[in-house]
Amino acid sequence: MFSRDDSDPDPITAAIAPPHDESPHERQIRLLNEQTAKEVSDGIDEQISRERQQAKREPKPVKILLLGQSESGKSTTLKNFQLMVAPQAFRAERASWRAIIHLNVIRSVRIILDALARASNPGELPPSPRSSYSSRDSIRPDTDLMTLRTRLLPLLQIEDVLVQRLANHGTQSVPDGPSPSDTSHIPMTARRRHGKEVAVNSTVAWKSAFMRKPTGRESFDSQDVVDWDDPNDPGAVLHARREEMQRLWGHPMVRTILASQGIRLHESAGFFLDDLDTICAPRYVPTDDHVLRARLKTLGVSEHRMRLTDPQGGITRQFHIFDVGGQRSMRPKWVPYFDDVDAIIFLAPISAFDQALAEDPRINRLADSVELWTAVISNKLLQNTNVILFLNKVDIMQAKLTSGIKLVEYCPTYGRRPNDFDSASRFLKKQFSTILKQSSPSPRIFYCHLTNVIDVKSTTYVLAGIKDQMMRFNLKESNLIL
Ligand SMILES: Nc1nc2c(ncn2[C@@H]2O[C@H](COP(=O)(O)OP(=O)(O)OP(=O)(O)O)[C@@H](O)[C@H]2O)c(=O)[nH]1
Ligand SMILES: [Mg+2]
Repeated sequence: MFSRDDSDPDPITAAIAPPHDESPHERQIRLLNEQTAKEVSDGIDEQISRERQQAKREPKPVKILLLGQSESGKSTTLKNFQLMVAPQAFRAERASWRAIIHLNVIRSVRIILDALARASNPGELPPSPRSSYSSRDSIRPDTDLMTLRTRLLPLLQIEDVLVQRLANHGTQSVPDGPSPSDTSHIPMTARRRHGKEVAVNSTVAWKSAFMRKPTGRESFDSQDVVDWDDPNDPGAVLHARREEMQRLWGHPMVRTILASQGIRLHESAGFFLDDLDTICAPRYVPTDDHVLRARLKTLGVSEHRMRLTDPQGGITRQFHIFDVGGQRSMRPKWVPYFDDVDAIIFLAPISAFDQALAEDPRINRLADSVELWTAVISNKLLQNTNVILFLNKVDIMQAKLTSGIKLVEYCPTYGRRPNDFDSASRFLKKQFSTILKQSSPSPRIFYCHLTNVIDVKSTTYVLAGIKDQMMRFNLKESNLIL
């Protein structure tokens, strides 16, 4: 056993003690160094203490939930927030969105090729649920069109390559149609015929699948975001097939066949066939507008954190924005996020008044939005939460009404009102507002915007207004947003 005399210094004290033979000059230098070190250390302590105090003073993050049915525009609204807050980070992700746009283009081509196959062999597949199409009305594609079809079929292989690449990074192919069951046992061509839409699992960093590896020469030049040396990049194939795709889309018989099967590609999510010149050009990089129009379905719930500053730059607050998957099977996943939420942006795509849900063709999409709105508004967990309604896709709504599609045919209570946008939007606004008055557990203010969230300018204006008000007020106490 060791024993230690108490008069001996302990090993640490001994280690830091000045040397016995220290000269007066060395002592002066040592004391000066100790003094400097102490000042640095005190400075750090003060900084930590200041930051702790500031963290205590800073209000808790503002929590916003984006809700609405599938394809209502939730992820697009999130993209607008990201573009508003951090445009450079948003633009750095264009390479990933370029791949999604390629997928969107090929998906549109596939829809046309499938429609041609149905038209050439009317008995083969059941009619589209959204049309009154029957084999008796079918228009048979001519030889020229069927040759074009054959020449474009290999394009569909790119879809599989892209989907596979995304699948390795957390995306899934989910069927568009009513049967959500596993389709992996169905042969590939049949799976294509059944239709599938690529969906992103929100918890996974799928964007890294297409991000360029850092080169050390980072810049914000639009060309720098894409890995042009990637041998699997589908840009070259799309470029080579551009004219054939244009001929297909421009073919009058294609329009007639699509119309006869109730398919309105123009209005569908991720429609880019009018932009083939740009998208299939060599070294194409998407614009902000293209990124907003790109369609990638969301699975699950994803949280996005951003720091927002008021217009004067005085106040900064942390915002946590939650984007959810909107299809029916996803909705039970929303509930855990209802706790302690400051505001909900609820998106109802009013242009969908004449459409059925992809996941259940028996249900009208506008009726589904109304039902969902009623459920959100009457939910007790959300009774203190401010709800802001976006009656979205007004651009498509306007085009539909102008083209002669009658709201009253899908919504008999619309009655004899004029079939124009002003009248229709006023009517729908009133419907949603009445539900709010009748179903809300406690009185609420009705905040409603007519939106087209692929239009950056008008959407930024609306979102900036929401942001500014939320920064200024403690929403829970003041109950003020706009
Ligand atoms: N024309 C037009 N297109 C829109 C509008 N809002 C969204 N879109 C497009 O509609 C598609 C669907 O939008 P998303 O934001 O992906 O829909 P979502 O609500 O996130 O859908 P899920 O993820 O399936 O729940 C995308 O291609 C968007 O670009 C709009 O106001 N007008
Ligand atoms: Mg989404």
